[in-house]
This record gives sequence, structure tokens and C-alpha cells, in this order.
Amino acid sequence: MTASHPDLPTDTEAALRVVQVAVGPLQPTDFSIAPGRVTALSGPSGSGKSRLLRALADLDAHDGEVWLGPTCQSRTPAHQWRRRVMLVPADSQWWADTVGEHLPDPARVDWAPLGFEPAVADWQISRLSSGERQRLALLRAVAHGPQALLLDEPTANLDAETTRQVEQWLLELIRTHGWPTLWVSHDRAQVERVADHHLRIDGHTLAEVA
Ligand SMILES: Nc1ncnc2c1ncn2[C@@H]1O[C@H](COP(=O)(O)OP(=O)(O)OP(=O)(O)O)[C@@H](O)[C@H]1O
Repeated sequence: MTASHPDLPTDTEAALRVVQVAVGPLQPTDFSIAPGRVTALSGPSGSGKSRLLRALADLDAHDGEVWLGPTCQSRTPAHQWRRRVMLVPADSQWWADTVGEHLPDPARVDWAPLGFEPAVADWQISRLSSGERQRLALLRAVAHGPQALLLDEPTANLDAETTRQVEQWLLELIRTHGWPTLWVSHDRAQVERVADHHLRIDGHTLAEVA
């Protein structure tokens, strides 16, 4: 696990708090993620990881409540909640023709840390490889100014070197902005590298992994 970060913002940023959330067969579950911290979520294929993320993003019906600081999901319009509690799904969706059309201000995006030139803003979505789509979905999410991140296997389509680059880029942003982050990963070594805490779905329950 990563060492603690004494320079983390602790008072102005918001924790993500999950209270008695139940979705599908998953039993009601409680956990919270402090600002700037990463909790890894693992579990067998089909155990409900993506469903839980979708519930936290207010995309799937669920029991219980989710809080971001003093703001609760059930009293926040869904589109506002999703802008703050930003889900980056394993399969990103793109609706316009070019990359730049999906970004609030393409000229202000720092493309380089993920290996792109600014010209990528003019690229057609149809030409993107799966790894390019994945990295650009992360850049897009960050460009919209979230306050918490829900990452569904964010490096699944990337080679080892690019995976490390994306991990470092994400961790720096997460720490700097104080985003509480839930990060789905099947890779135990990645969990060790990026996560402060580790939750695992086992059957119908969610348990902390020591
Ligand atoms: N809206 C839904 N209604 C009913 N069942 C669903 C719904 N969405 C997903 N499921 C089912 O719930 C189970 C968990 O799906 P989910 O996508 O959350 O798995 P996962 O843990 O993310 O798996 P993987 O690691 O393979 O991505 C699957 O059996 C899936 O078919």
C-alpha cells in the first residue's frame, strides 16, 4: 500500500460516504473514502463491481444513500451528481464525431502525460484503438472537473508501461485535487501500487481486505 501523504488537503475536500447501499444481490454495505484516497474494489467476474459503481454514480436503482461531503445523492439532480461523482466505465461511450467535441475546453487539456499531442482533439472517434479510447475517456472525465472518481478497470486495455504512466498520472491528480476514488482492478499488484484500502466482493457481501 502507498505511504500516507501529509500534504493532502483534509478539510476543504469531500469524502465519499456509502451508507447501506444495496444493489442486485449485494447485501447493504457501508464504507467511506477520504479525500485524495484510493480504495480498490475487486471480486470475481460478474460479482457486481460495475453495478455498484453505477449505483454510486446514480445510474442504477439501489437502496441506501451516497454522500459526497454534505451533499447526498437522493436530493441532488442526477446530472449534477454524475458531474461531481464521475464514473469512467470500462467501455467508454462517445457520441460526437471527434475527440475534441467531448471536452469542455480542448485547448486547456494537458494531453502529454498520457502520450498524446494536441492534434488528437481533431481525431475521429472511429479511428481510436481500445487503449486510446481508454486513456481519452480518463482525460475527458478529468477535464470535466469531478469531485470524486469511480474508475472501472481504467487500465484494462493498456500495456505494462502505459499502465504505470496512467497510474502515476491519476494518483497525482487524485492527491492534488483531493478526489476520493473507487478503483476497480483485477490485478493484485496494481492494487498494492495504487490503493490505500482494498474492498472485495465475496458472494453477496463486501469485505475489507487486510
Ligand atoms: N441492470 C441490471 N439488472 C440486472 N442484472 C444486472 C444488471 N446489470 C448487471 N447485471 C448482472 O449483474 C451481475 C454483475 O455484473 P457486473 O457488470 O457488475 O459485474 P462485474 O463484477 O463488474 O464483472 P466483470 O469483472 O466481469 O466486469 C452480472 O451477472 C450481470 O449480468
